[in-house]
Amino acid sequence: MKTFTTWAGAPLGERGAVAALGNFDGVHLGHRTVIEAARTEAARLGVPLGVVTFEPHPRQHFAPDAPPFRLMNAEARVNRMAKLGIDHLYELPFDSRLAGLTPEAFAREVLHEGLGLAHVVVGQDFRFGKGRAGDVAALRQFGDELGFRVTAVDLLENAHGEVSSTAIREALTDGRPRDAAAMLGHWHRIEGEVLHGDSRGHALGYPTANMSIHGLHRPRFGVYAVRVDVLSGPHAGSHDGVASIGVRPMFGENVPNCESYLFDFKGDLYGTHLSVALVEFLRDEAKYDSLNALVAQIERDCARAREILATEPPLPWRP
Ligand SMILES: Cc1cc2nc3c(=O)[nH]c(=O)nc-3n(C[C@H](O)[C@H](O)[C@H](O)COP(=O)(O)O)c2cc1C
Ligand SMILES: Nc1ncnc2c1ncn2[C@@H]1O[C@H](COP(=O)(O)OP(=O)(O)O)[C@@H](O)[C@H]1O
Repeated sequence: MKTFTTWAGAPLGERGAVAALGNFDGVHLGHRTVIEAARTEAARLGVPLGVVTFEPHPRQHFAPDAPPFRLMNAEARVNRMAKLGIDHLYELPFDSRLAGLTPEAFAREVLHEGLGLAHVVVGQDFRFGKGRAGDVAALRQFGDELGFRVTAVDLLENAHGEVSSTAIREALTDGRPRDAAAMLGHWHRIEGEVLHGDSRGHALGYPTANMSIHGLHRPRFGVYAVRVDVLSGPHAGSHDGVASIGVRPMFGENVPNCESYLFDFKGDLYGTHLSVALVEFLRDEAKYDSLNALVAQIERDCARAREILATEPPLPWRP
């Protein structure tokens, strides 16, 4: 996969791709139908398969102080796109210049002159350009004028309605990771580097690999049964475990994070990359009367998580 971080003039040999267009936060099943439609078209034409996306997410640009909402960070999205076999990832900087382009200017300067796309695939509800003024009909019209084709894919629905990043966020806020997974087509994952914490875990008998959730949508705070993939280093592999996501009320006000205890594992994980898949919500985080009471509760959490994970079939996607 080749990543482009500017839309100013893709080189001649790299023009002519078919690209799916959108933010693709979470890369859920609806996003996948858009990407698969682009794949079919790219194969038919024998040209590269592209994805055009934005970094930061446009909502972060317009409302930088709004609560964190992203289902995945930029790095996790890049990794997912590589897994999906995307040839060209256009990760366009969403700044005031891009935000200020009219729909016509976006189609002409970015899609046509800049990236030289042959064909663009979007979802039916796609909006673009300054003030979100452009819709699918406008995109088709510009495509006709400029010489690129447009496919608009119907929005994917499940039993509860449209599959959307918003519905996935709601499921996670409620502590329903299985509902989120049904829309994602894979477990919701928190990905990142293992950071140093306060070294309490070892003392409690439950060392935890700590990860930041800064900038990410906050799932319901509490304890989860998890599948953890260690992505780098000598311990690379898959482990069952429990994770505590939240502010650790036992230990006073803390910056929220994600701490995972891996079953039947001993070793140093600092600096390695983890992907923590949320399988089932077990309980809210709480303040106990004593550390002994917390440890007893953690023991029960582990027993329940082991039971749940023992019968859990893997979902299709692994990192
Ligand atoms: C399964 C599990 C459940 C936990 N539940 C709570 C909890 O209910 N309340 C809380 O304050 N901390 C909870 N913790 C977090 C521990 O307090 C945390 O692991 C400990 O503070 C270690 O911190 P450190 O990694 O920074 O050393 C839990 C941890 C685990 C592994
Ligand atoms: N079973 C395990 N699960 C998670 N981390 C483990 C495990 N065994 C050893 N570790 C290591 O211990 C570290 C966590 O220890 P802990 O005492 O909680 O300290 P801190 O919170 O300061 O990192 C992890 O980052 C990892 O390197």
